[in-house]
Amino acid sequence: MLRHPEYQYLDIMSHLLEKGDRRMDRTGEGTLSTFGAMMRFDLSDGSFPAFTTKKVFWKTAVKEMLWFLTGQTNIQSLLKENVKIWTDWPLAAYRKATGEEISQDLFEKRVLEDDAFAAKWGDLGPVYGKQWRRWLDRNGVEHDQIGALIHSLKTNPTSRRMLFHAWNVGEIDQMALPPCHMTYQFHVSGLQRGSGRPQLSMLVNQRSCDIFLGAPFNICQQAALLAMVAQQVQMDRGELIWVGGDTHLYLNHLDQAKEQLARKPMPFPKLVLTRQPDEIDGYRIDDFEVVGYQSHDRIDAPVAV
Ligand SMILES: Nc1nc(=O)c2c([nH]1)NC[C@@H]1CN(c3ccc(C(=O)N[C@@H](CCC(=O)O)C(=O)O)cc3)CN21
Ligand SMILES: O=c1ccn([C@H]2C[C@H](O)[C@@H](COP(=O)(O)O)O2)c(=O)[nH]1
Repeated sequence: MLRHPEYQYLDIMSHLLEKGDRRMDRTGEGTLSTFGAMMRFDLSDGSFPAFTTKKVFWKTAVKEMLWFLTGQTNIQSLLKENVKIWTDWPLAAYRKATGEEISQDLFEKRVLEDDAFAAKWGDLGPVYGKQWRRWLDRNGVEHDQIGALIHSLKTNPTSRRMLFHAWNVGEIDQMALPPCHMTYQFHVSGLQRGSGRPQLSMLVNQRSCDIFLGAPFNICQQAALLAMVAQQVQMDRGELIWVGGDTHLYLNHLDQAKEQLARKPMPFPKLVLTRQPDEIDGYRIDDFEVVGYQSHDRIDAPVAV
């Protein structure tokens, strides 16, 4: 019997617990860290790698991906979708600038209800969405990297230059957080097979990975992206390959990680796209049907800001 692919994730987690380099980090929490990790998921049978050893809020993760794809960078549109995972950063900036000890709930309410407040305090700067859809070059020209990628997949699918990148060096200091998942590179196989559709694979390079909170989100949103792009260019889903740079377990997640490692994975669910929008940024969360997702209970953990 083949080992369940989720063990690639659990193995990284147990490696961190046993052999991770204990160190201080930017957030002050401290981590156990390793450098260079890989996971590969074969998605050709429709599998959706929402991990099963804890409940993953895959809709939240996919909504974040849809937000990236539309090029938005303000948390107001995320909050409208009830996604609160990015609030901590603008909230910390607001508290620091004003000295006001506003609660998260109240801050979110103001961002939602007051567009001027949202414009001033809810924007994360030129993060993922901006770089993916409107990378500004030195001549003031904006580049739609996602549009270019789809064009290349349709017209020149053997290209080795099919990628988009978020690490825009000149704008990093304006971002709430520099990009963690940086490059997305695409590869098409089976073009000369004669019958059947070609297979699209995607390799993600993530420079920094919070293994307990970040990775489960990142993996399922990346699988969703691969499915969307494949649908747009009429290809089958191939492999999702994930490569991590500094891959770490925060020291305040150790008990949670041990609890998760004691659990046995269940079969992955399947992802069905119920509609084919005309454009890559036309997807809505209701277009994602995840069939047969079974998991162990959720495990709560604090996010390091
Ligand atoms: N330290 C850190 N880890 C991250 O994973 C991370 C950042 N910072 N900063 C930017 C984004 C925000 N991300 C986050 C933030 C919070 C959760 C989180 O709290 N997840 C919980 C609850 C999710 C929910 O209720 O919808 C979880 O159990 O997965 C996940 C990803 C991923 N990224
Ligand atoms: O999609 C994401 C976004 C962020 N993370 C994690 C990785 C790190 O723990 C922090 C970012 O801190 P840096 O000091 O900028 O590396 O957020 C993630 O895992 N996935």
